[in-house]
Amino acid sequence: MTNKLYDTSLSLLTDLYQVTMAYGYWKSGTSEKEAVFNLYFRKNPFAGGFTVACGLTNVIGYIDNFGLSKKDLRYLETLTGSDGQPMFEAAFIEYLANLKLTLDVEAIPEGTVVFPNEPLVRVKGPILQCQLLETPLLNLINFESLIATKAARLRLVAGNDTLLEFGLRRAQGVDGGMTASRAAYIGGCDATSNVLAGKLYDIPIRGTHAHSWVMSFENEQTAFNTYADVLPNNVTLLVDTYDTLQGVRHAIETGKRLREQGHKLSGIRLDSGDLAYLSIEARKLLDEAGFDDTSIVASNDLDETIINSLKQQGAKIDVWGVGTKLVTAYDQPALGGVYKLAALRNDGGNTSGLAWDYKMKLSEQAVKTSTPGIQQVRRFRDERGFLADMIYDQSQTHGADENHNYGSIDVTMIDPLDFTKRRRFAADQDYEDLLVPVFRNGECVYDKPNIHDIRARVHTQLAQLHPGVKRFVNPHSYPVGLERSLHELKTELILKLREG
Ligand SMILES: Nc1ncnc2c1ncn2[C@@H]1O[C@H](COP(=O)(O)OP(=O)(O)OP(=O)(O)O)[C@@H](O)[C@H]1O
Ligand SMILES: O=P(O)(O)OC[C@H]1O[C@H](OP(=O)(O)OP(=O)(O)O)[C@H](O)[C@@H]1O
Ligand SMILES: O=C(O)c1cccnc1
Repeated sequence: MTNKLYDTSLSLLTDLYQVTMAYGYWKSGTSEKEAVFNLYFRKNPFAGGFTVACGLTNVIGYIDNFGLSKKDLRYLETLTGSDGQPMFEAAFIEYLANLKLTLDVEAIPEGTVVFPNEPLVRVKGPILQCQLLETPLLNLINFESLIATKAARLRLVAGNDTLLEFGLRRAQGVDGGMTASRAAYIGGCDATSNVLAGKLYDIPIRGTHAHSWVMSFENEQTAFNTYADVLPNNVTLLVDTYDTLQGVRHAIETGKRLREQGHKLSGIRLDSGDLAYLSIEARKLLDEAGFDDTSIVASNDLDETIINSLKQQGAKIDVWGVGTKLVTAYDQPALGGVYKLAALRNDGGNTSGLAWDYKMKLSEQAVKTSTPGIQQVRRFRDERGFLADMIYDQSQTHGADENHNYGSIDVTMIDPLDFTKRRRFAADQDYEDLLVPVFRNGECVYDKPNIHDIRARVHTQLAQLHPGVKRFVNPHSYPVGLERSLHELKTELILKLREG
């Protein structure tokens, strides 16, 4: 991994069945067969209308650092089957010891808004290698995309207010906390309270103080004055330990002392009670005392719904501190991303004459039926923003040129869940193909953007989305369809598989 948080190889961070399948491919002589897998999710989280792609930087770190250590190999040697015999032959362990990833990987850049069924990552190469990556890739992309999406939703309601991530203490473990801080910043938070995330990821860090500070002094006024004396350039005082409005008055007294010393009272923090009423009253007290540049920070189990409500109530809050409900994605604890085989290289076993043998998983539920093909996503747009996304198969041109420009042919995309819903785009409609090359033959070819540019991308991407797609209640479904010939390929394959 890039952050060196764990001083250990993460190459065994996978499910056992990936290793047993890898063994199976190796043993049956198919390990080098060229495969294509797509990573995608089926439903936007939080009943929302969009998702923010996140986690690619850590995927790159994982792949770049892939390699089983001696200890990993020794551990695999100790595994036994139900008969007590070693699970894997020594020659397979030797094969793993020398395994270098030679994959081609394409991905949608972090910070891009994405939608159900779109491949966020596409992995091509020896099937054994593709298989080993299934679990870590899902682990890395699912959680970060979930948290970045949650943060983006918070940003949508917070508008231009400052948004702080305070979640480390309630996060799901060390990595849950670290990863959430990164993704929350990308999604739209301005800073985190997590100091290690600040150091490792170059995220701004911010903080106030806890109730214990106030409780450890004889009285609140002394606590505030002492804090201001030791940190005069970073004074945000938590005012609700005993009586919130009395606390504001004490903070004002400390603010006056700070002014005399040439400093300022940056803020006060409210952490309980009716945040609308208390912030309005606190604002009045601060303004009357001439502290109209002192900001009001609020925290206490906030989420996008409460922030929205507080804003509607006219709350005078400038800074929102959000912890538990952000970093644990409280109302939806997982994004259901999946990784599915979509094609195998036709090496003569298939008489179709096509380069690839297309693969898909059938399901009684149409949404769970996977899509075959070497998929790319084409996002059509105009000067007002994004119009629709079309998933197409890059392995066949269907009348288009080698860059999949459709020349004079209009492009038709078909809703995969309702074939009668079609959209046509003129051949000269402006577009962007979303998946970009990340690895070629195991070498990273991607110029990784820094975290601040990724965060800025979320902002500009969301600005391109119609407000209806961004609303929280029954959002409008952003159109995502299959290019006509991919739809035909899929239908043909479904019919063949059902007959079979
Ligand atoms: N005006 C408001 N409108 C909507 N929700 C609010 C408002 N004020 C506070 N909340 C939210 O209500 C929830 C609970 O607040 P409540 O006042 O019941 O407990 P509390 O203030 O945490 O109590 P305690 O004093 O024990 O800390 C929190 O999630 C808080 O963000
Ligand atoms: O509420 P969250 O969104 O998770 O934000 C983090 C919370 O952590 C701190 O509380 P603390 O751990 O002192 O406990 P408390 O909830 O009793 O205030 C802080 O005062 C916030 O309330
Ligand atoms: O700095 C703060 O105010 C803070 C940090 C972590 C959790 N709650 C609040």
